[in-house]
Amino acid sequence: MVCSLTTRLYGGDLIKPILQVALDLLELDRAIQIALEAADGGADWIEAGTPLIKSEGMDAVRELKKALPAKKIVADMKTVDTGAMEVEMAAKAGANIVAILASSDDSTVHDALRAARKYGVEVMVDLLGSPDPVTRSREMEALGVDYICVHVGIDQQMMGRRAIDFLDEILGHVKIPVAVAGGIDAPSAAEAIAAGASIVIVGGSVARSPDVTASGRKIREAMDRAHEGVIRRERKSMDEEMFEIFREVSTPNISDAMHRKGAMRDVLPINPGQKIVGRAVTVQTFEGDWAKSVEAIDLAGPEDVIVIYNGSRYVSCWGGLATQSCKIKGVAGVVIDGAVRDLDEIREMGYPIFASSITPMAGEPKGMGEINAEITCGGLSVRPGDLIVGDDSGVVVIPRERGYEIARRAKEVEKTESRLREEILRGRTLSEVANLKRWEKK
Ligand SMILES: O=C(CO)[C@H](O)[C@H](O)COP(=O)(O)O
Repeated sequence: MVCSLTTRLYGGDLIKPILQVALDLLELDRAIQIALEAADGGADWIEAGTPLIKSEGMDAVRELKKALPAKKIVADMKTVDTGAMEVEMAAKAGANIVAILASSDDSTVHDALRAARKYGVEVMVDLLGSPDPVTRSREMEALGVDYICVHVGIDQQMMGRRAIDFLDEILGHVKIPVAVAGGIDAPSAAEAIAAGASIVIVGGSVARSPDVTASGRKIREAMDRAHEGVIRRERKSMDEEMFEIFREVSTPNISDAMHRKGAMRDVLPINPGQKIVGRAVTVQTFEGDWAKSVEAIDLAGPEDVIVIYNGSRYVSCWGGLATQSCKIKGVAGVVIDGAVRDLDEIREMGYPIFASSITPMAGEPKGMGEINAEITCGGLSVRPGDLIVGDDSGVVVIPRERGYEIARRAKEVEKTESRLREEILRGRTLSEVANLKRWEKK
């Protein structure tokens, strides 16, 4: 679909679309630095994100206002009760706009608006989690709120939801300016403006980028060029997206995303420098028997990883000929809780194998065990179809029903690390950047 339109009428003025950068961090000093860089990149409004407010209180708003007095400061309070009290405290700290939740009771919205009028601030209502966003946005407009925010929260994004998908629905129903938030990057910012949004709220794509100014500028430019016409991108399937992300992120990113779990014990790359991503074809076999391991090659394809429990560190269930056969079939890789042999051949083939030991001695093809039943490998339970990712740090197993979610969360871990790495390169130590002492469990 080709759309055009970059400007919206509100308050009687023709305005340029607004870029709001959300600071969803825990540390105020880092947030201020990122806000300054975002302002250089073209951010019009700066948002004290909810995590920042929870971590630093109203000082987050105070200090952002002090650092950037000419910018509008948005306090993302996500208020659901005591509307007046929360609007008053944010306004007195220097906020120009206070964000409350549309799912709050009307009494909360009314009182938030009374306080907003008294203290000269505006109210943005966030549709996050609203069961009927169209009706609620109409009701909010009737109550007199200043902005509606179409928002898919960070956890919802991890399940595949996108704000852009229900933006159109809301735009047709309200006349007040509509903001859009939730995983927005440069292409989706342009799509949102072309569809008719007035405000684009961007968090991670800017605030967790190593070059905040350049990322902000890229989004700003995409928004400003949206009137030239925007082709709405076809969405990839969730499986495609998931595989693409797993190929980009590392196994430590994935394990962090799984709350620091999911890694196999004592199963390591025997041919370092190779990465595997695929769905498990599981093999249960027994010490001295390699028949089922090899038979599994006939069932596996390019998006599969053969995962074998053999259990013996002293008799191989895999070697050079099996590897050759796998390679020709295009199977993504092999993971063995057990031993492997013919390392020289495997290295020459450049084929990814992860195993727990190496020995020249092979067993016999006896045919015990089974293929595609649940197994234990590297101390973890692996079911057919679970996602397997291996790299030089080891092998992780992602339960099949959480594959997409964990891929998205691992990508967020990677983004956060890329910003932290940048701050370390600028001269701070890791414990300073992570503020370790402050966050030790008390
Ligand atoms: O309010 C928020 C989460 O509740 C975020 O600030 C908002 O979703 C924007 O961040 P991102 O672009 O990373 O999704």
